[in-house]
Amino acid sequence: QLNATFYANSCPNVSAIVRNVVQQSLQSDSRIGASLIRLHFHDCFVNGCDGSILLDNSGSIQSEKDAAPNTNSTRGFDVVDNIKTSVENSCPGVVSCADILALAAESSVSLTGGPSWNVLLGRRDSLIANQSGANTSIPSPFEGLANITAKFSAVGLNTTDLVALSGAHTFGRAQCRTFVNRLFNFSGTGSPDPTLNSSYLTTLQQICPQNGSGTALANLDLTTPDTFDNNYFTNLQSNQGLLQSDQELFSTSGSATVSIVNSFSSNQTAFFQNFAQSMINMGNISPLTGSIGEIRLDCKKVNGQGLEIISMYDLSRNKNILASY
Ligand code: HEM
Ligand SMILES: [Ca+2]
Ligand SMILES: [Ca+2]
Repeated sequence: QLNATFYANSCPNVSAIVRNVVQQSLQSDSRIGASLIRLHFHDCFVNGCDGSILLDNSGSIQSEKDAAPNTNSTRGFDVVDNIKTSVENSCPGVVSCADILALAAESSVSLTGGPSWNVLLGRRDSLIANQSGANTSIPSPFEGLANITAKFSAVGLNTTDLVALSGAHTFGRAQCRTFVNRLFNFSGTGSPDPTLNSSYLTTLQQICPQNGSGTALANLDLTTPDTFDNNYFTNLQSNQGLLQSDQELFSTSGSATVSIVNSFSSNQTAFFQNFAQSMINMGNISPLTGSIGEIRLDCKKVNGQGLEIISMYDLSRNKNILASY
């Protein structure tokens, strides 16, 4: 239902406009590409790719930004707003925020060394957010391969998609609180996770001391932290995956994920091809199309919220008042 030429007449340069803003942002923040693709992932897993993650609290909307996987973690919302402003300047009222996230994800990958692909477009923006859905549907790094596989399957993504898309951890950062459970007392054993390379363990223990704040950052890919390549998979083969959920893809014996990790590690082209296809698959999760939803003017709020000022008669005070809604 989505298609690559959706804006061919209404906004022919939209891809280049998005790409330019992402490129500018990367110059001052080498992490921003990683942050932007993660927003698309966290959007698509909750009510589909409908821009729901971008809505702020207001009225009946309980923002997904306050859900556990997102709070004090997701970033890049300001850059999404900059992209939206730039797109609105050329094509007012035409391009959805959900499509902007999909385009920004592709730019983020292709500008940092990864593959490019034709982004399918035509998504519309939600009128609601689903905070509780964000708490339950987005995978946690602690929950184990079987549960994570089930969460991917719940949105129509298979094991190859899981391994390929996990390869997005080839760039970006994670806070100590998301992996410190592996460093000192793993699962109550009193010892670190045995699937952690010992010198990598020492490095991570220095970044994340016991009883530290938990917000210090480590690179998800220790070898090429800002480059989109297949080193993530090579790292897993040497027990240098950062998150428990990363390392389990390779260290769960008998799992179908192991041979996929091995093939992506030995063949970057195969990884790139599968990654692009899996991004298209993820981008196809339950989009709003046709006349459902809307094209938001401001990605942070539903149209008509806090924008209009009306005059109305206040019965109790016997006069006209101005009200905004
Ligand atoms: C397979 C299940 C996944 C789990 C359990 C997971 C978990 C996490 C966690 C815990 C972080 C660190 C957050 C923080 O410390 O604030 C993170 C970061 C990140 N994730 Fe995932 N993730 C998964 C899949 C994905 C997918 C499918 C993508 C994209 C296609 C993705 C892209 C990223 C990126 C790029 C970052 C770094 C963001 C930044 O630096 O701002 N992840 N992920
Ligand atoms: Ca969504
Ligand atoms: Ca890398």
